[in-house]
Amino acid sequence: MARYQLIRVHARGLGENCKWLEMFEDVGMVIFCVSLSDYDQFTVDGNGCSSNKMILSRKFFEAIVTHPTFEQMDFLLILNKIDQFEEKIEQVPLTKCDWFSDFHPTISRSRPNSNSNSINHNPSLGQLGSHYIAVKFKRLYSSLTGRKLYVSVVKGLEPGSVDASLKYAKEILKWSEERPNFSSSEYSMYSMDASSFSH
Ligand SMILES: Nc1nc2c(ncn2[C@@H]2O[C@H](COP(=O)(O)OP(=O)(O)OP(=O)(O)O)[C@@H](O)[C@H]2O)c(=O)[nH]1
Repeated sequence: MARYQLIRVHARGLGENCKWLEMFEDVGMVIFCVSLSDYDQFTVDGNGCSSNKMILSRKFFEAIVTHPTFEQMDFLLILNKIDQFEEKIEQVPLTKCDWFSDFHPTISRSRPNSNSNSINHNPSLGQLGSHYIAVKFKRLYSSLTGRKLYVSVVKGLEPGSVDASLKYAKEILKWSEERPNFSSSEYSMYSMDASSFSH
């Protein structure tokens, strides 16, 4: 039976003498959670320095995925708060975050709905934006590890959405148990597609 344990950590805890990471030696997978609606949020540190929260999440993500403790481990990125994001992106451009400065989608005049679960040929701005962010993280992860990042878009206040994401995590664990031991170069042939999303 899968066992979940939520441990809240802070990027500052990843300093050189970080001992607590050794606690994670029997972990099967890392679930890394990022709030989609953080792209226009800023936080001020003790020195009065203001930083974009999405950029801080990216830095933390980079530190975790390249940490030796998590080498060869599967990562599932949860992009949370899709509901807030879908509303926000209609008002606040995604380019507000420097990392997303090349987001210039072509939007059809007839956008039928903004439901993130719907599959249609006229995706909403929210769908385009969340997909774009997922691909940003996937490319970053692939460039750092040569591996494939799994992504799940979630509405954290809906238990069903969280359950679906955890179910996806279980499936990934199952695949990785069944996966033959490819060398990393062979495996990377399968790594760059942007298709492994769970919605
Ligand atoms: N609308 C919406 N609210 C959410 C979602 N997930 C969490 N929240 C709410 O967001 C608020 C803050 O939650 P978190 O972002 O998890 O908390 P946090 O990490 O302490 O927040 P910060 O450190 O300030 O970013 C709480 O009131 C949650 O109920 C979501 O998917 N959609």
